[in-house]
Amino acid sequence: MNNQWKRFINGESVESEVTPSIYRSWQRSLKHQVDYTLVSNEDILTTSRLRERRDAQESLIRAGEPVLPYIFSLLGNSNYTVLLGDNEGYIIEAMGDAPFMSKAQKVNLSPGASWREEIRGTNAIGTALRDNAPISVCGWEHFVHDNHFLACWAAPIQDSQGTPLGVLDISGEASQDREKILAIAMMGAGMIEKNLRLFELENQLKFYQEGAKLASSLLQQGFLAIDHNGIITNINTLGAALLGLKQEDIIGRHAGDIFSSPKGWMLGEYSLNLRIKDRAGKGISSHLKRVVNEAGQSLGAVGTLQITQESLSDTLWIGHSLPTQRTLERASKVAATHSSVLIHGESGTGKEIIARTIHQLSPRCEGPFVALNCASLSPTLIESELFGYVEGAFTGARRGGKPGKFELADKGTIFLDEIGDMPLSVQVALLRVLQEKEVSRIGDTKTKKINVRVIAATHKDLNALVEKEQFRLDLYYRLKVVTLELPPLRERSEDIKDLAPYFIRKACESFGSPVFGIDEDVYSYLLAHTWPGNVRELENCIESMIALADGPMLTVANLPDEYKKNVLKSQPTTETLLNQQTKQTILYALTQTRGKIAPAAKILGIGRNTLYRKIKELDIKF
Ligand SMILES: Nc1ncnc2c1ncn2[C@@H]1O[C@H](COP(=O)(O)OP(=O)(O)OP(=O)(O)O)[C@@H](O)[C@H]1O
Repeated sequence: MNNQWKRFINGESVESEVTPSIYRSWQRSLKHQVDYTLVSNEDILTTSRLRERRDAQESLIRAGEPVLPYIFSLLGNSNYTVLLGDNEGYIIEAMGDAPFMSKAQKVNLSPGASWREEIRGTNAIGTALRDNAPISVCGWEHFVHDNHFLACWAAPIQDSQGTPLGVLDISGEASQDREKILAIAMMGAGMIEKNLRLFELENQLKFYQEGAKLASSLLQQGFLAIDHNGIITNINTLGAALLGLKQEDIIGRHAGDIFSSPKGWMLGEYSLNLRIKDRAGKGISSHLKRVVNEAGQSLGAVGTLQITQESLSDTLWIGHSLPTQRTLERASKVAATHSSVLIHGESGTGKEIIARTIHQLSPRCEGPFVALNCASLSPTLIESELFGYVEGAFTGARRGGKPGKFELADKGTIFLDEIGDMPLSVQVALLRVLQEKEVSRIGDTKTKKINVRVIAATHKDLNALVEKEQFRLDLYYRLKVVTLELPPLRERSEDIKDLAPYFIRKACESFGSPVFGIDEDVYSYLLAHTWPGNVRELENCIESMIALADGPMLTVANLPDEYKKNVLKSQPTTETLLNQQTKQTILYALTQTRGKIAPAAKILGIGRNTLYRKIKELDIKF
């Protein structure tokens, strides 16, 4: 019944019979002299003007893009059109049922037309915008008679301050379920509002990120940001320079791929001091602070990178060869556990260094690292060193007694070097301490609980010692929960190019002399040597070269004769030189691909089978 509308037009009072918002809108429509008999053709944009308007409302359209089809699908996809209007009531987007849309077009309910209340009288789009509130305008509630076939529901789309940015309208044939459809329109408007806020946040984030980038580039320190997956999201130029890499080669990579430290540290606790080394052994430390959200979940970490002053005296592992990388990877995995570790390797391969590395990378890193060489001491001395004694325990015992290494290593790590040389009597006592997790000093009746991780090392074959009953089987099993094999230097000669410059720096630092350079020719001798004394021998060799040096460079002339003689005696044939070169190249490719054959073959430009054959022929271990 459109009686109320007719009576209103005829000047009768119908206020109590019509929804207040509709009545107020009718009155405004009269005031604006809207012609209720005619569909107005006013304020309809040309195609190019509509394009301009849509361009200006790009984010509103983008925010509505997924919402309009969703709302349309909720309506059962028929006899409706879903419209998006801007803040001046211009329809800028429409989707709907084709027959209904062509009917709607006849009254200009289509893109390009403005449905401001001042022009088209009471209607859902214009009145929702005017009142900044959701509204349904059905049938005769429209001010213009020709619009009476329509039923429309609209809700304003507001910014966070409540200012209308646009309007979402659903129009269909009159006589529909009014409340339900108004709720759908309101939900659609809400979804668009959420999308708009998201865009705003994205823009803000971009703005902050650019600001952070600029600020970090101005910092006098290296700056590093890592997300919760361990991916490096930002590093400033200084930070990249400290690592000897370009920013673009770092950002986007996993931190574990860039730093020689183990991957584990990235995934767990971020607030730690990280020590890493570059190829020349320069120490770089990083303090990373974890960033968490309100729920306490980790978002990542940010921190600084700087060269550490104490770098050389506090050295971790030097060397980048593939066997070394393998060893370090295993060491870092072991570090995260509390298991006992047994390190096996020839003398001078760096067993103590790797033990220290495990300690430093472990959760016990803040605790002490206490080392004891079991080979150099008599049985009684080892016992008193390990377990300590009380005053008067034996003749010559110190006044006040002395704590043993186990006590000193509490909450940390004890490193028992040359464990194969430990006398059987001490082995029994050691086993007891490991089982009971408590020590008593010699001459004492009291015991003390201790929390110590044991890392033992030997160059001997403990299995053979067990067979000869020189080593206790039960102790052997207790120690070798995890074993780590340190390859001799001749099997990782690539490390020489990392170690030699490091030892030069170390020696020059202790001599207080300027740092020497090293002639490339020297390496062909160093690489050909078999290094029975391993890294320790290399260090000694470098020290004697420095002592003999007479210029700023270490040259072949400074090499001790034994190294020259050895090399000269077994002057490599062209074939061995070629093989060595090939071996190095293959090892290099395998290092790049972390031991993966197919990609390494690709780098080398050879087939996979050829690479397998070469690895076998040249006895390449990786
Ligand atoms: N990868 C390395 N990086 C830096 N220095 C190393 C490395 N490996 C060994 N060294 C140095 O070589 C020397 C020997 O190392 P270490 O004492 O750890 O060897 P080891 O295997 O325990 O020897 P031994 O069995 O004779 O006790 C030390 O001066 C150590 O600093």
